[in-house]
Amino acid sequence: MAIELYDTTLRDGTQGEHINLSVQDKLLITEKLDEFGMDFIEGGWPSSNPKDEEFFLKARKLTLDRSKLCSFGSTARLLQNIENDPNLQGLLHSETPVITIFGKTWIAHTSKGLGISEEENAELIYRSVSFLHSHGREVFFDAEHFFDGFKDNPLFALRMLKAAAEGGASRLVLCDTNGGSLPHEIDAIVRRVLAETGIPVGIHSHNDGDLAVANSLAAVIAGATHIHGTINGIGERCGNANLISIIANIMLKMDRNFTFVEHLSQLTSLSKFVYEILNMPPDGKAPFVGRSAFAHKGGIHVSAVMKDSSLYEHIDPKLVGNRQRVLVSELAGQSNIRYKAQELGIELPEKGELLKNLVNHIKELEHKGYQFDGAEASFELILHRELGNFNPYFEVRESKVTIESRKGSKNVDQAVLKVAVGNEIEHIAADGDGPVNALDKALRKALIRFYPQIKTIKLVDYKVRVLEEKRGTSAKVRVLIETGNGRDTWGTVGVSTNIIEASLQALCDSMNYHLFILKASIPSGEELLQD
Ligand SMILES: CC(=O)SCCNC(=O)CCNC(=O)[C@H](O)C(C)(C)COP(=O)(O)OP(=O)(O)OC[C@H]1O[C@@H](n2cnc3c(N)ncnc32)[C@H](O)[C@@H]1OP(=O)(O)O
Ligand SMILES: CC(=O)C(=O)O
Repeated sequence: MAIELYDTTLRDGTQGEHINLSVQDKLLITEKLDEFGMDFIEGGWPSSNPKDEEFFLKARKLTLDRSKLCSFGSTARLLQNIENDPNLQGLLHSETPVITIFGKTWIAHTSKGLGISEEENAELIYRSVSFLHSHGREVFFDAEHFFDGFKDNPLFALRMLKAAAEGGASRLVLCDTNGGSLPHEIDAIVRRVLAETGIPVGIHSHNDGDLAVANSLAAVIAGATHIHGTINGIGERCGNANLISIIANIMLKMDRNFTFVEHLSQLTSLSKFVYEILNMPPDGKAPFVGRSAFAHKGGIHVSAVMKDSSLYEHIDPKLVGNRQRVLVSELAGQSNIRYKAQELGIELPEKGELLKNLVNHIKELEHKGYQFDGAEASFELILHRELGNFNPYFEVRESKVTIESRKGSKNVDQAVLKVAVGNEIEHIAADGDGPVNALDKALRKALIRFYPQIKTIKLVDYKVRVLEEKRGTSAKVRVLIETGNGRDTWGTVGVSTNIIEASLQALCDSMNYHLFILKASIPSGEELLQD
């Protein structure tokens, strides 16, 4: 039997700290989730805020091919006022085919939170569900705090579920609202509920014990056929169950199917899409879809995956739209270097001194603070230099940067460089907006006569990282520069205790790389005279 996917990114997901989605964001995510193949998309709580009301109004114009839109809310506030309850009315006005309402199934919440008796709570649930159902809507019942409630008083918890079922609920969704349950508890309780009710059971887990995904899978193993969660696990406190991991585990490891999702190659892009809309950096360590999920650093690992990827990878990354990566660091062996070289289309000898020297050279540089993840152009130059394919196109013989700041007048930052190209020496000064800009301008001014090709490139990104924080202002810094030519970008690195020196190294690598890729030739004396 296919398992139903119920996405609550737009409702419970937005209850997470720092998460905020506009109406337009919610509409975009809804379309993406439909395209991916969710069965149900919970859009929000219509009567709780104007944004969600507007969302449901605008969502009526969306054409969803697969997903059914759901609105969410609580049971009525007062037993005496079911028909006119503003929350239930708001749910009906949202005009969604499915309505999900949550009710109390832990006795402490009924007595302390709502201040009503067991009898009254059962009636509140029954009458709220049947009211919505009588208006032709499919109603799902979220049994809030079900697992804690069941552990405390199983008869009470089961009675509330039965009230929802009698009212016409077509799914009983068991919520681990406080997120503290363990998989074996979920397993036993789901089995008991299935034995006592004849209605499909769902699971809604929170991640407070870091077990939301495991608990969702335990529920499925016990017989649940409907799973709630959010993309990337965003949500209240520590988040909701991460649907990305749940979907991948169920399809690839448990050999179970969903209604619409046929293959998982869109999983990584779905995760990135939601991060992008949330304006949040993607979690590199996220299982299945993170940038590091299949990144190998240890030399032993790389040596093995080059023979057979499955030796250190639990699945083929392509299945989820991700890719294998190999990192170069002080933990690298010859295999890492060979892998990276292959990736860059560079042929290295199988074994031998050259490879050993390269590994040692890289390890020394890493020890000094260099890092080549994000600075692959610098790494490529090292390989080509070692192989004898590359000689720097120029050499900065001297550099001086001055920063002049006077109260009441504009700062003047100036760089003076002595640059050698072949036998020629250029002595150049340039002003800039800040010392790095002055340096960049001076370098270009010095080189442009010899290499007009550098006109087309520009700095895209500039990052500084302090390497030995404890040393305060005398610490080493690593500068990572990204340069682009409008079509491609490339990263270079520099390290020094002097931020200007580190920036100059990264800038020089960047220009050298551009010239190297263009196969520019170092001008001869005659060519220079013709100029
Ligand atoms: C487990 C979950 O994630 S449930 C979803 C939680 N999400 C949210 O709360 C986000 C949206 N919520 C809101 O915008 C607001 O809380 C509203 C509009 C729903 C209510 O706002 P207010 O009327 O100001 O009430 P407030 O938020 O202070 O308290 C919630 C009220 O709901 C009542 N309530 C809680 N659960 C239920 C329930 N299942 N059925 C009926 N009433 C309930 C509480 O007893 C409390 O009532 P009281 O004020 O009479 O004590
Ligand atoms: C309903 C819900 O979001 C919860 O119980 O966690």
